[in-house]
Amino acid sequence: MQTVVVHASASGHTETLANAIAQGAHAAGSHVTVLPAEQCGPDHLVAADAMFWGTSSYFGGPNLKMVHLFERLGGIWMAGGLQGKVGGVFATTSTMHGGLETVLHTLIDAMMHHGMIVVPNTGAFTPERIRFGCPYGAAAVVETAVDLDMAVGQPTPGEMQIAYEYGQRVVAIATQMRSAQPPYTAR
Ligand SMILES: Cc1cc2nc3c(=O)[nH]c(=O)nc-3n(C[C@H](O)[C@H](O)[C@H](O)COP(=O)(O)O)c2cc1C
Repeated sequence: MQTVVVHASASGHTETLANAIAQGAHAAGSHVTVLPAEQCGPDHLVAADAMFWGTSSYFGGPNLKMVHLFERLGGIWMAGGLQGKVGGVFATTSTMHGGLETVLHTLIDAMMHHGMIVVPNTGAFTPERIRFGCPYGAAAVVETAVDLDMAVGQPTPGEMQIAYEYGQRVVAIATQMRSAQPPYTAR
């Protein structure tokens, strides 16, 4: 099982969340590669069984590093290179209502255009999930300097725990799909 966790991160908030996801994916039995979006190409994604895409929210949309990755995926989109792969998404903002859900949906939409199977991040209500949970993916609201997009905070332990569990969940589903008889084929 190969998992790639791609993060488009400027000051490290989203990268921190990516690392929690990666730890969960590893604990679920996958080999995991964490890649900045600017170092990720189509081949990394085609080689993976499962993947996560994450970005910071810029006005409710993905940042340019993620957009530039999308620009490089036209070929595998037309070839169906990601068809049937299992995916999850994650995002950070600096404010509670600063676009987390819209940016997560943008990433989900892109995965669906590639024919991927997107895994939700809904779980039984715990105090952490009531406070930090998001059904669309892993998420964190991280304090940021007002005058500069500097990292001044970190995702909370609750956000990191939910991200870790999401990493486990997506790999568990990808593992089940890979071992399904007959093997799942979308094409
Ligand atoms: C150009 C720009 C636009 C942003 N727009 C928003 C926004 O609309 N709402 C919000 O809550 N945070 C916004 N942010 C803050 C980032 O989403 C937030 O700091 C994020 O955690 C940064 O993560 P990163 O270090 O992984 O890039 C913006 C930051 C920048 C630089």
